[in-house]
Parts: sequence; C-alpha cells; structure tokens
Amino acid sequence: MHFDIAPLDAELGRALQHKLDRKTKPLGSLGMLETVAQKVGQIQQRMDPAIAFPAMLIFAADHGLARAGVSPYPSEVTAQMVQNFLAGGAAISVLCRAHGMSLRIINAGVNASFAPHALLIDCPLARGTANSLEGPAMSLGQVYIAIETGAAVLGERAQLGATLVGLGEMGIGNTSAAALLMARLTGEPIERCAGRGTGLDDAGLARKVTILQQVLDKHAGVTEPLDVLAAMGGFEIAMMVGAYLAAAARRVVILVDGFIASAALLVASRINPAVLDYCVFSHCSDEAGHALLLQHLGAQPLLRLDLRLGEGSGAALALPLVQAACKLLNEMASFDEAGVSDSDGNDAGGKAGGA
Ligand SMILES: O=C(O)c1ccc[n+]([C@@H]2O[C@H](COP(=O)([O-])O)[C@@H](O)[C@H]2O)c1
Ligand SMILES: Cc1cc2nc[nH]c2cc1C
Repeated sequence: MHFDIAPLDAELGRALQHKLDRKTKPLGSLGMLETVAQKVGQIQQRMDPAIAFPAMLIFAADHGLARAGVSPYPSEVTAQMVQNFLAGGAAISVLCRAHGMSLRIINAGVNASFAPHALLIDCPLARGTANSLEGPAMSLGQVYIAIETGAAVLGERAQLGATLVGLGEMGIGNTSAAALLMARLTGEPIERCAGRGTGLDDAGLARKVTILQQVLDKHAGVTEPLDVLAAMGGFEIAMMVGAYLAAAARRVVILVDGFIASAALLVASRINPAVLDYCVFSHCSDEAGHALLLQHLGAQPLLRLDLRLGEGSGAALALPLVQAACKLLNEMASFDEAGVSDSDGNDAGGKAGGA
C-alpha cells in the first residue's frame, strides 16, 4: 500500500498567479477563486485547467457504536438512504443532476444486502463495524482491504476520464467515529470534536460525549493512524482514505465535503500529507467540530451554508465555483488584450481607443 503523491510545482503556481494578475480586475480581487484556479492548474499541470467528467462517490456503511445510542436515527436509515440514492430521490441525487456530476454509491459495509443496480458498487467488508466500546471497530486487515478498495474505485473513475471527484458518505453513527478519529489524531478533547450529528438535543449530546470518552479510554495508547482507524473508524471512512490518496496520486482534484469527509482526510493526511495539496475545501459544516478540524487541516472552506447533511452535498454545491474559477482564468481578457490600464498606469497600446 503505497501512494506516490507528487508535490505541486511552485514555479507553475507563480506562472498561473501572474496570468491571473494580468486579467482585467484589481489585483487579487477574485479572492479564493484565484487560489482555486491556481491549484487546479498546478494539479493538472496546465495553464488552462478545466474540469472534465466531475464524479461524486458516496461511501456508505453502518457502525456498531450506533447501538450505544449516539444518534437520534436508527441504523436502518443507512440502507434506506442507499436505496434513496439509487432511486434518485436524495439531496445529492438532485445536486448531481443539477450540476452534471456522475454519481456512484459504494456499499462499504451496510447492514443490508442490495439488488444489483447501475449506480451501486457493491463491495462490503462486513455488515457494519463492531462496537468500538467493546473492542476495535475492525481489524487491521479490513483497514488495508478498505483502503485498497477505495483506491480501486477512485482509479476506475479516473480511468473513465474524471478529473475532479467529490467524496461523500452515509452512515448512521459516523459523526461519532469521525469525532473519535479527530480527538485521537489531533489531541483535542472530545467535547471540542463531538457535535449533534443528525440532531441530538442537549441531553443526547452530553450522553454522546460520555460514550465517546469511554471509547477513547478503551483504546488508550492507540495512536498510529491505521491503528486508530481500525479501533474507532468505519468502513466508509477507511475506503474514503484510500480514495483520497489515490485521487492525489492520479492528479485528480478533490472536493472535500463536511465533518466526516474531513475526518477521513485527516487520517489520509497522516499517511501522506501531500494529499492536502490536491484538496479544495467546499464548506464549513454546522457540525460543532468541523471548524476546528478544518483549522487542523490548514483549510479555508469556500462556503458556509450551515449545512449538516453529509452525503457529498457541500462538495456538489461547490463544483460550479471550481468550474467558474477555471473559466475566469481561461476566458477573461488581460489588460493588454482589452486595452485597460493597469495599476502602474501602463495603458496597453490604445487598443480600446482611449486618448
Ligand atoms: O457532513 C457533515 O458535516 C455531517 C454532519 C452531520 C450529519 N451528517 C450525516 O449524518 C449521518 C451521521 O449522523 P449521526 O448523528 O448518525 O452520527 C451521516 O449519514 C452523515 O452523512 C453529516
Ligand atoms: C434521513 C437522513 C439522510 C441523510 N443523508 C446523510 N445522512 C443522513 C442521515 C439521515 C437521518
């Protein structure tokens, strides 16, 4: 399991910024869109980057820890939402249609079986993880298989021409797994990592925090990223780790979604920090720990819409911004081309006919 991720070319980055600086706008005035355009250019090693065949992958799995009562919804909802994704009725189904993204659902380990479907990639590791209150959620062997599987799924999309991927997830209880990974890998107290998830009330959140602290105590001393993932992670999260690393290794632009997606990226970044160069952070979720997690990742999210849905929704919503950033870089006139004077007062040779 090795992912060869090249660092981005700093010289190309400067050339792209120079191209942006010559566009007919005050210096830096397109803000984060300039950063995005520059990053996509560096990832694609092109002065005229473009997004072809954007793909959304939703990884779904169940969590043994959900039996402890850490979510207001029952685990059955995971399988029911997978069916909803396949039928085209979920929020992410609508957003993928609206934004021209292909969609595939990966059964990473849901506690149900599914009939074959054109949108379903059926490769479960088990019918849900074990309860991390009692022992490791999964074996180290399962972690390795999950990472390889996530990488293979990503590889297939890249081979079909995808140059950008959004990674989403579905799994009742997975805000707990994500909070546990965040707490152990960053050293933050669990109170700063755990949130209301799908909508716990104050008493429910207090109970969740108590249970998650018990899980952390059960796995005290586990600190290596893959061991932490085995002890307290989930099958969908482990597959996302492989998909992130494989996307970066293949120079595919990654749109990062919400809290769980960012926790999976945190694990991936502890395996190979260069993966972060290939990420565009779509949004800051309403889930309590997400803002702090983004800080740990050194991330500046594009949007703040108070979303707390998951399933790749924030990533799909940010896709048009990435496309717009590329088009601005490619299609805007420069000061020279438009005959507009720049900030040094250089007029561009009077093309526009100014006297
Ligand atoms: O992406 C987020 O920031 C996010 C925040 C809160 C909830 N979710 C979704 O809600 C589910 C997990 O919530 P919970 O309460 O069951 O742990 C899972 O299916 C996630 O996709 C997602
Ligand atoms: C209905 C529902 C839809 C979801 N989509 C992602 N997580 C979810 C959790 C629930 C409960």
